Order: sequence, then structure tokens, then C-alpha cells
Amino acid sequence: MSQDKPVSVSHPTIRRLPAYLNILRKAQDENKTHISSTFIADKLGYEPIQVRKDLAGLGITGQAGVGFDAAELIDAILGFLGWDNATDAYLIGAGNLGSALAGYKGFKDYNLNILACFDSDLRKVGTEIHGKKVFGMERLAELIERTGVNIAILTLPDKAAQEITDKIVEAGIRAIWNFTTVKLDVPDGVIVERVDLAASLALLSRRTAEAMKNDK
Ligand SMILES: NC(=O)c1ccc[n+]([C@@H]2O[C@H](COP(=O)([O-])OP(=O)(O)OC[C@H]3O[C@@H](n4cnc5c(N)ncnc54)[C@H](O)[C@@H]3O)[C@@H](O)[C@H]2O)c1
Repeated sequence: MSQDKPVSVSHPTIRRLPAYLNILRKAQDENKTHISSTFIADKLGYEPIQVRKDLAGLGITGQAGVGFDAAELIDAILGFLGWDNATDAYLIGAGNLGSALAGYKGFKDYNLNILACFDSDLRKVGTEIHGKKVFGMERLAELIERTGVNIAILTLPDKAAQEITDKIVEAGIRAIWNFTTVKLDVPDGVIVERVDLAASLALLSRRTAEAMKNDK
């Protein structure tokens, strides 16, 4: 396997990488040392050329007839995504969604470490959710500044999202995983990635409606 300098990598390619990682790790668990693009493609219902193009975009090419060295490919993907070092994050809004994320053990596979939660509800402050301490909002800026945590996960109500964003950005947060529906206004250099289950559900619903229409 060779690794050249990566060229530009599209967002769809980046979105596919976690699925590749998942397959590679499972294959490793089954003691497979080398994996072909066809193997990965078959598992995901893609064309092998798609997988090869995605990995070539990262500067990785397999060896003809041998495929990719699974361990090297895992390291290359982790390195590309910046998942080779533990990334600490604070979660803000320890309600239904926030608690579920705080308790999701799978994030450790992506080296995301939710250090602690923050909430304005005094009944939650001082408690623990899935082993993560819940701090009051008055501690948020101080702790961001002191610990140098760069990532915030926003799982609070929409109406509080912009105000809290302004505060955490001023305190030093550089990346926000935004689960609210608000389009956040942030200064240049601060990265926001919004998660939208409704968009995904809309696709599911539409495709289901079309499939049912075709069955009639
Ligand atoms: N992205 C998605 O697809 C998706 C899916 C589900 C929910 N959501 C969004 O996630 C957010 C949370 O949803 P939920 O069901 O967990 O709600 P929830 O009411 O269960 O939890 C919200 C939490 O935020 C806290 N909170 C309220 N105001 C706050 C403030 N000013 N500062 C700090 N904490 C505050 C509350 O005390 C509560 O613990 C909502 O904005 C919702 O729209 C998004």
C-alpha cells in the first residue's frame, strides 16, 4: 500500500470514511490482514471504483492482487480524520438527546471523549449522567478556558443556542457539533457541523411513500 500526498477530498468521501473504518475493524477482528476495495464495496453496496477513488483521494492506493493492509488503512483513515488523538468535548444541554450522546460508548472508537456536561437545570447540576459530571452554566466559560477543550456538542433548546454559542466561542471553542435547528452565527475559523435527523427522516419517508405507491 502506498500513501501519497492527499489532494482535495469531497464531503461525500469524508462521510463514507467511518463506514470503511467500521468494516476494516470488523475484518481485523476476524483476523483478516488485507482487504480489497471489492470487499469493502460489497459490504456497503458501492462500486469498488468508488472505494478506490475515495481512498486514492486520501493518497492511499492498494497493492494489485493483495489489496489494502487493514492496519495501515485504519491508521491512515484515523490520521486523516484527526481521530488518532483523543478529542475532548463538552456537551451542553443534558436532556434526552444530550444524555443519550453522553452515554454512547461508540464515540471512543472515534476518539471523541465527552469530558463533562453542562445544563441550566439546577436539579441536574452536580449529578452524573452516564458517569459524566453535570456542571452549571456559570462554570462553562471558565472550564473551557482552563482545560482548552475545543469542541462543544450543543443539545439544548433552539432558543438558547445562539446566546450560548457566543459565550463558548468567546471562551475558546473552535468547533461546534450543533444538534439544534438554529443556523449559528459564528466568526470565521469556527467550524459548525449541524446534525439533522429530520432531513434523514424526510428521505426515509419519501422513499417509503414511493415504494408503497409502486407496490400498488
Ligand atoms: N439534530 C437532530 O436531529 C435532533 C434530534 C432530536 C433533538 N434535537 C434538538 O436537540 C435539542 C435537545 O432536545 P432534547 O429532546 O434533548 O430536549 P430536552 O428538553 O430533553 O433537553 C434540553 C436540555 O437543555 C437544558 N437547557 C435548557 N436551556 C438551557 C440553557 N440556556 N443552557 C443550558 N442548558 C439548557 C435543559 O435543562 C435540558 O436538560 C433541541 O434543540 C432539539 O430540537 C435535534
